[in-house]
Amino acid sequence: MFAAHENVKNSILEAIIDSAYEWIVVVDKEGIIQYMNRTYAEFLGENIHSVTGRHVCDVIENTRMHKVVESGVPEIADLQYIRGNYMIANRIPVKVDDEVIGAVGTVIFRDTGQWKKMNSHIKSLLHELEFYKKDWHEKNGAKYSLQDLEGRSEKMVHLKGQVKKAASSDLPVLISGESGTGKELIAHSIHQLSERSGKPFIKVNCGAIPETLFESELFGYEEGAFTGAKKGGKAGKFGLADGGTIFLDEIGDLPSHMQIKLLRVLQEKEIETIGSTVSRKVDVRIIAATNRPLQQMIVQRQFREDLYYRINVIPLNVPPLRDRKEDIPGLVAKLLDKITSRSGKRIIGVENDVMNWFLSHQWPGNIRELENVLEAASHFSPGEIILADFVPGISHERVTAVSGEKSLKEILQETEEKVLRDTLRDCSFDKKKAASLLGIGKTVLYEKIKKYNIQEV
Ligand SMILES: Nc1ncnc2c1ncn2[C@@H]1O[C@H](COP(=O)(O)OP(=O)(O)OP(=O)(O)O)[C@@H](O)[C@H]1O
Repeated sequence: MFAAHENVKNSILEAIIDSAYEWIVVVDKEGIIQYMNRTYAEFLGENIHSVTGRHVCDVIENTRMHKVVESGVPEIADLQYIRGNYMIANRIPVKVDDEVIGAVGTVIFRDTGQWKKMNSHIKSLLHELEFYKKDWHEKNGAKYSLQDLEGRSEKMVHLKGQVKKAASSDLPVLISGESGTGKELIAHSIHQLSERSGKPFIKVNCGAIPETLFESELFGYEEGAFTGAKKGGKAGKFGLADGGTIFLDEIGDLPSHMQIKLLRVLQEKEIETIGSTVSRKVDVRIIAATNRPLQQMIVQRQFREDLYYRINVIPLNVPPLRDRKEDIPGLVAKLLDKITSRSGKRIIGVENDVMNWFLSHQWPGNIRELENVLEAASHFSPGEIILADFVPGISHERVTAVSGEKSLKEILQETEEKVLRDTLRDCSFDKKKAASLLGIGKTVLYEKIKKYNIQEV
């Protein structure tokens, strides 16, 4: 019957495929579409006759058909985003004598209603996943990266190079530098650039945890380990950081009995939670920071020498801001960007007087001090440019400079003489007028003219 006729056979096949439950596309080994069924073309908003002969990438968004032809590896049940919807795609290479000559792609869908239900379900699951990913990163991830580290001075360029090198290894890093120089920012950057970036970055402020809580904070405790212990126990920072990085800030403040415990973790690479008798292996990279002179502390027996050598495998020194003043203009721009994006107030720069003061100031609090000064000044400055009058440090330093050099009596006399000279000059030496403007009697004015030896010019 009609099975004998090739044309009829093809037409039947085509009719079946065209109305198939699935959307179908066939490409050759160059990724050129050889066939697409009607329902797929309609969904894509394409004319069935115009899709054949075009590259698959020009017709289907996010397609991987051309990749499958290249790799020869089938991709089954892959989630693909097309025209605002998530589809489930299968891509199967077609081989003849082991040579890939093309690929068949199918996209699964049911009736529109069912599809929409499934699609919105997937969308909400993906949103939920995004939310948890973001939340996890905010709590456990590194907040800063190397791009946040402003500084084009030779010292900073060198330091950034060292940071990159440190990131590519898994060795302990000790970051030294004065307070506010950017040690924490550097620790974040190392983690971000390292193989561990997808894993937690856990910060421990060694100076802020009360001594009695230190062990439970660092190593955690088991349920019922002590009175007041939380139900289910508590994970310690080391446990939380497993697979990632632990940042031990202000390590110089670590109490000596904790220094021994920390040394043990570094040596054995295992922790023992309070109340537990068994140790647990942890894989944690150590980055420590200090603004205290650890070597001096070793001499004074305040810091263990063995611990120092364990953590100081890659030493990084962050120079104070006063030693790299050429970084100040760039830092001002970067910090103003940060401040204005937080506050929403538009500030585009600082006036020359302010920049000159910034360049002459010694910045004992380093970049943190600069950031605080800019934050306060941008809050009080009425315009888009920060003026000297609104930079608290400037006026304070001016007064200190004046009062440091002269006595109050001298300052008052100088001011009085200046006011007298200016007023007399403005009144063209009309003494009666000047006395009345100054609110003093003529006799007093004469006395003062004599005292200061003011001559008519
Ligand atoms: N090079 C830099 N570029 C941009 N911002 C910086 C830079 N260095 C530091 N900062 C900013 O200055 C502030 C202080 O930096 P950070 O907390 O990293 O300093 P720190 O050395 O760890 O200080 P502390 O010793 O007091 O803990 C932060 O807001 C940080 O973002």
